[in-house]
This record gives sequence, C-alpha cells and structure tokens, in this order.
Amino acid sequence: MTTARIAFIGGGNMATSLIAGLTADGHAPDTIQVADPSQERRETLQASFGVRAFANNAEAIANAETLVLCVKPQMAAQVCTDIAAAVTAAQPLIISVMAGVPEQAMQRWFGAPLPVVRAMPNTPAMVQTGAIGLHASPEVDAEGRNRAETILRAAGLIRWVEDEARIDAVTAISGSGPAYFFLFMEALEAAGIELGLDPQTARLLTIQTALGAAKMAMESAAPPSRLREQVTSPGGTTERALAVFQEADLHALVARAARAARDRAADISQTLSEQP
Ligand SMILES: NC(=O)C1=CN([C@@H]2O[C@H](COP(=O)(O)OP(=O)(O)OC[C@H]3O[C@@H](n4cnc5c(N)ncnc54)[C@H](OP(=O)(O)O)[C@@H]3O)[C@@H](O)[C@H]2O)C=CC1
Ligand SMILES: O=C(O)[C@@H]1CCC=N1
Repeated sequence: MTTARIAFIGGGNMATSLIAGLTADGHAPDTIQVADPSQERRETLQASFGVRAFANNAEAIANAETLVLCVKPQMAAQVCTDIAAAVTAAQPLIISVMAGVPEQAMQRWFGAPLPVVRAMPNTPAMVQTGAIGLHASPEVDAEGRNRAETILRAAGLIRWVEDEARIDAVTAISGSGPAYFFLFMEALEAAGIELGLDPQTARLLTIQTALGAAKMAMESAAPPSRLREQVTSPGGTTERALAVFQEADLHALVARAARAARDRAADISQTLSEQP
C-alpha cells in the first residue's frame, strides 16, 4: 500500500468515509492530513484514525502528493481560490468528490491545468461498500489514475467513465442512490407496522431483506429481473404486490427521479462554469 502523503480539505461525512477506508486498508495514518474549520471534528478525526488535523487548509496541503477536495459544491470556488497558491506549490494530484463541480472550473480557480480526478462516491463508503464513479482530466497520467484507484478502491467498488458529463449520471444512480433505497426501506418498514408487525421486527425484516437481495444480486450470474421472477410464484402473493407497483409505473417514476438528480448536477456544473 502506498504511503504517499494525502491531504483532505473538509473533514465531514465523505472525508471521514474515505479516511476510514484508507486506514482500514493499511494506509499509514501519519501520512493523512485533514483540514476542517471545526475543532470538534478535527479532534474526532485525530482520535478515531490517528490522522493529522489542521484548522488551516494551506498547512494541510504542504508537501501533499494527493489532495482530496471534500467540501460542499457551494464552497468550491472560494476554497479552491483560497488554496490556489499552496496547491500550485505542492503540484498534487487533485481528487474531487464535489458533486457537479467541473474539472475545468477547478483548474481555473487554481490558475493552473493541474491533473484532476473527479470521484463520485456514496455514503456506504463508510462501511467500505461504496460505489464510486471516476473520471480523469486529460492531465492525469497512468500513475495518477492508479493512485486515484488505490485511494477510492479502499472505499468500495470503482468504475471509470470516459465522458465527464457521465459523472452526473453516476451521481443520479449511485451517489444519491442510497437515499432511494433508504426511502424504500422506510416505506416497507411502515407498511409492516401497518400490517401489525412490531416496529423492531418490521425494521429488521426490511433491512435483512434488502441486504439479502443485494447480496444475491451481486453474487448471482442472473440479472435482477430473473431473481425477481424466482420470487414470484404464479397466482401468488408477490405477483399481487408487483401488479400494484406496475400500476403506478414504477420504472417511469424511477427514471424521472434519476433524471431530476442528473439535471440538478448538470445545473450546478453550468452555474459553476459561468462563475469567474
Ligand atoms: N454525502 C454524500 O452522500 C455525498 C457527498 N458528495 C460530495 O462530498 C462533498 C462533501 O459532502 P459531505 O462530506 O456530505 O459534507 P459535510 O458537510 O459533511 O463535509 C464538508 C466539511 O467541509 C467543512 N468545511 C467548510 N468550509 C471549509 C473550508 N473553507 N475549508 C475546509 N473545510 C471546510 C465543513 O465544515 P462545517 O460543517 O463547519 O461547515 C464540513 O466539515 C460534497 O461536495 C458532496 O457533493 C459526493 C457523494 C456523496
Ligand atoms: O445530494 C447531494 O447533492 C450529494 C451528492 C450525491 C449525494 N449527495
């Protein structure tokens, strides 16, 4: 495992997930530096992972070989402009997890065509079961791609996309995706309670069913449609339930939701591209 020095800017949910994956994967904690304005967060990160935490972004960046940008997209312009001098001095590989922030916008704020990898992880990265889309700017060489892969693979499954715009599609499917599955779990749990199950039983049966279905889908050679058919006995209970979903045109509804998420990511990109 590489011991290259990595700096995280923003020590919130996503940075914590990625740092958890890296340290679990054997990356030396003293080569990880994280900057965050909150003292409480810095202390938590230090205590949980043994990483070095800074209040000052530029201090965390000094000598970094890889810089991981983990602040909210709304903060991107301000943060990148503020750290531009430190970044151009260190010349790191940039990895950005910020939804909707285009590679060219970051290069413009840094004032240099630095190599940028856009990564779109998701919160299951917290349990090293993330699904992560990656795109590299033309400035990223083979070593940079390998380094990005090593860092992100510690958080879960990775897939490269060749067109930067496809990162918005990744955001709509796997970036936001955990929320869709959690929503479905909330609904199924509530339905169980309505049908008379005690709340704890309804929750556990729902979660275990989601886990079992995901594990089967991952491990089976058959597509999810075939696995669904295996559950659906002719004239049985599942058939009745699926007919209700079909009546509501679940496929069209999911497609609409994913398009809405994709369009929101594209809107953020458009706004940031127009920003000085
Ligand atoms: N959450 C998710 O499911 C996913 C998020 N992402 C992306 O990850 C990025 C981070 O999201 P997430 O971790 O959820 O957000 P969080 O709010 O949890 O983390 C952002 C952190 O950055 C800190 N921060 C604010 N300003 C600065 C600054 N000037 N310098 C350094 N740090 C600063 C914040 O501190 P404070 O809270 O005190 O402001 C906070 O601790 C976003 O761009 C998002 O698009 C990508 C995929 C999935
Ligand atoms: O909702 C969001 O904007 C972020 C990006 C993907 C998941 N959460």
